[in-house]
Amino acid sequence: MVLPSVNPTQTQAWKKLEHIRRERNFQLQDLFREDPGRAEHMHIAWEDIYLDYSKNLLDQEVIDLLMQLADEVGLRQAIDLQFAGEPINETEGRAVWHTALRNMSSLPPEVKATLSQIKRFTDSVVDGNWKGHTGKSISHVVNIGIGGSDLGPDMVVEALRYYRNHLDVRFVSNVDGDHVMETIKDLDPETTLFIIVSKTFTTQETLTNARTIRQWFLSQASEGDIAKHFVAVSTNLEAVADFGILPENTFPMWDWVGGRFSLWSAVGLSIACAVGFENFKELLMGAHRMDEHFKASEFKQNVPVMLALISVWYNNFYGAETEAIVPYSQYLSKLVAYLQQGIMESNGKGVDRNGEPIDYQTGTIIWGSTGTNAQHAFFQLIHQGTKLIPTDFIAFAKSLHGKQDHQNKLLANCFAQTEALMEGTWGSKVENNFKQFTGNRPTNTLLIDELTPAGLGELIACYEHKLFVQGIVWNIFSYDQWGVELGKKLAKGTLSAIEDPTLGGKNSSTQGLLERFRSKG
Ligand SMILES: O=P(O)(O)OC[C@H]1O[C@](O)(CO)[C@@H](O)[C@@H]1O
Repeated sequence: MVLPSVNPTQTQAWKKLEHIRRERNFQLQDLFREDPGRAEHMHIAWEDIYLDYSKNLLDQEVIDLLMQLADEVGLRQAIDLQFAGEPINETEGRAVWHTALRNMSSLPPEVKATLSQIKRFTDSVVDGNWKGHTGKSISHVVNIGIGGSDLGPDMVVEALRYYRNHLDVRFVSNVDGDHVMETIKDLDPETTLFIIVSKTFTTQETLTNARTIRQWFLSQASEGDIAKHFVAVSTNLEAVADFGILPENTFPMWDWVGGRFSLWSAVGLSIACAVGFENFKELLMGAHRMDEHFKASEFKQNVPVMLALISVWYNNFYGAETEAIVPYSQYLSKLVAYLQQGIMESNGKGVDRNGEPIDYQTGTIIWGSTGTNAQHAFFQLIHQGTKLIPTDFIAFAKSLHGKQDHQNKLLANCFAQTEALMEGTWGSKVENNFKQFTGNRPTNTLLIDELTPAGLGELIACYEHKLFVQGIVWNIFSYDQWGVELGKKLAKGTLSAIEDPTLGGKNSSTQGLLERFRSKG
C-alpha cells in the first residue's frame, strides 16, 4: 500500500482557507475580548501535557478547515500505513517503523532480543562489571557518531542529566580534529568505552573519528584490547567486523528505522549507559503513549496533529518562513538542534510524491534556544521585528531539584512572554513608536507536569508525529534525505584536490580557497 498523493492546494479546505486568509484579519486581542473563554475550548489536556493553542491567529472555522484538510489529504490512512510498517519511504523502498521500537507489548522479535542485549550490556557497564583491558571498571563513555547517530542521544543525555549515574558520557561528532582531541584529551584508555554509532558505517566523519580514537587507544594498549573498549551500533555488520569489533559487541539497527528517528534503538546505548536501562525503557514507554494518542485520538484532540496543522496555517497561508521553539528548561538546551535535523531533514523537500516540483511552501525553518536566555537574545525581533515568527513555548510545572521559587519565576517569564506577544501595548498609550508593541504574535504553549524520562519520550514523539503530519499535508516524502548526498560526494573530490596539489579546484572560487588553504594550513 502506498501513501495517498493529493495536491493540498487543490483541496476544498485549502481553497476555503485561502479565502478566509484574504478576507479576514485575525487580531488576537479582539479574539480574546470577543470570547473571554477562548482558551477553555482552545486547549488539549492529555495525560501530563497541556497544550494551549488559543494564542493563534485563527478561529474555530479555521480549525475546522485545517481538520478537513487533514481528512482530504488522507492523513488517517497515512497514519495507519505508517504504524502497519508499510514501505511509506518509497524513494528508498523502506518502512518507517520507529514506533515499533517502543511498543513493549508487541515488540518484533529482533527488537526484543536487541533490547535484552542493551540491558545486559548497559547493566554491566553501569554496575562496574564490564572490565577494561587492565581489569578496571568503566568510568567514561564516548559516543562516536553524527546526525541521527549523535543528536538524539546527545540531546536526551543532556535532557535527563538529573537522572544520570556516575558515568561520564560524552559525544564526538564533528570531523573537526580539535573536537575529537578536546573530547578525549583527559581520558584514560583503561577506563573508557567507545560506542561507534553509524547506521551505514560509511560516514566519513564517524569513521575518521573512530580511526583516530582507535589509533590513540592503540598507542597505550594492544589490538586484542579493542574488544573490551569498542562496541558498535550499525546495520553494516561486515564493516564493523573489519574495524575489529567482535560480533557480540555489535548492536544491530534496521533499515526500517531512519537515522533521525533512531534514538529509540540501540543508537540510544549511550542514553541507557548514562541514565540506566530502566530510565531508557521509561523514555520508550512515554514515546509509545504518545504514539497511541496520535493513532487513536480524533484530530481535534490530537496534540501533534493540532501543532502540525496550526504550523501549516502560518507556513502556507501567512507566508511565515520560520518557527521558533523555546523550551523553558536548561535541560532541553540541545532540543532545538535535535529537532532541526528531525524536521528540516525530513520536510526540506521541493518535489512531491509524484516526483513533480512543488509550487507551494513545504518545510519550515526551525530555530530557537532556551528561555529565559532567549529573552535576552533574540526575543526583541520576535516582539518588534517585521517578521511573523510563530513560537512554541515548552515548560514544566515542577522543578526537579525542588527549587519551586525559581520555577515560579521561570514560568512567570514563559507565560508573560506569550501574553506580551499576544497583547502588545494594544489599547494603552505609549510615548512613541519605539516603545510600541503591536502584539498579535502567535504562540503555542506546551505545559508538561515534570521532566521525567517518560515525559521526554512523549515530547520527542510528539514532534516526530508533527513532522509526519506536515509531510502528508505537503504531499512530500518525509523519510528520505537525498539532499545531503551531493555535498558528501563533492567533499570527496575536494579532499583529493587538497591532498594532491596537482589537482585543481572545480571553479575559480574553490581554486582560490584551495590555494589560500594550502599556503596557510
Ligand atoms: O548513521 P550514519 O549512517 O553514520 O549516518 C549519519 C547521518 O547521516 C545522514 O544520513 C545524513 O546527514 C543522516 O540522516 C544520518 O543521521
